[in-house]
Amino acid sequence: MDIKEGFAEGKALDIMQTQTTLGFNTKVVGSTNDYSVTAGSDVVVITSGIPRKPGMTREELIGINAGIVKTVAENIIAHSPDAIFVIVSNPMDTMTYLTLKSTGLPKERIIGMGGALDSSRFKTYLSQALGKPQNDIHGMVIGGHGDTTMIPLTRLATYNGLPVSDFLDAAALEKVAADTMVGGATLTKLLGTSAWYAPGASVAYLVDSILNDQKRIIPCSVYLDGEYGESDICIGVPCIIGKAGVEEIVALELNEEEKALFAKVLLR
Ligand SMILES: NC(=O)c1ccc[n+]([C@@H]2O[C@H](COP(=O)([O-])OP(=O)(O)OC[C@H]3O[C@@H](n4cnc5c(N)ncnc54)[C@H](O)[C@@H]3O)[C@@H](O)[C@H]2O)c1
Repeated sequence: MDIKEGFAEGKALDIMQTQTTLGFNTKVVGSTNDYSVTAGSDVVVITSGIPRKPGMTREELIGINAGIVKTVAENIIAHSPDAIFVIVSNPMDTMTYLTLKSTGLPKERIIGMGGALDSSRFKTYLSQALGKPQNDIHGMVIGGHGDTTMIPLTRLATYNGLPVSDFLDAAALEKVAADTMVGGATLTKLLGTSAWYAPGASVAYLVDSILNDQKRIIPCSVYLDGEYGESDICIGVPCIIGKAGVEEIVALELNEEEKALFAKVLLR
């Protein structure tokens, strides 16, 4: 679905033409502004809006994207009242909160995608610093989806079950965390616009966990109602994601430093 004439139809046709090479059998359709085509959706991913240009923060997009996301969410809900919403448009945490408030949906059905991507960037930088395969590394990023608000949890990151701090000194871990936090800005500078392969893969990972009830733990921006000592805000925390959407918010035992970082993020 796009507002630009023919664009979504073209994307759908392009994706359809990957079927024999990628080996799937699915009908893919696109539509310009006709929301009736989306009727009865189980999961809706909102990516509408403008991306940032080099040097911009995600927060600078709020003026334009707030109106777009609100309009899109209201049109979608009118045709798919039972859908689970995945919000991608930036500033993602704020857009997630806005969607929750403008649709009035239960909090379990509104999920902001940012932590999945930030965590995979974190694992890429850890893998480079360790010189070890990414798939042997686990780690997550909580907090906000912003250059200064992400909290890469280096203390809890592991390489094949062992703390990464057994292999990397504090300076190396600090550099990994700093690179992760500006991971999106680094790509925007290189590409001239927002990245798309890793964001697309992270969305697919999240949607797969919902549709196939995988119950994966994925850091997502969700509405807090007392969890982590906070209320009435959407922010990144680890969640169990399954067919009901956010099935559980996982309560991590944060240390004092991490708790202070989390509290600071909420003040920004
Ligand atoms: N949360 C994340 O991790 C993450 C990652 C990457 C990008 N993003 C964000 O996702 C958004 C999209 O990024 P992109 O690179 O795909 O941008 P893009 O410009 O390629 O695509 C956005 C599309 O939205 C469409 N659009 C604009 N107004 C619309 C409306 N009212 N109704 C329907 N469609 C409308 C545009 O025509 C455009 O095709 C940006 O805000 C970007 O910052 C978030």
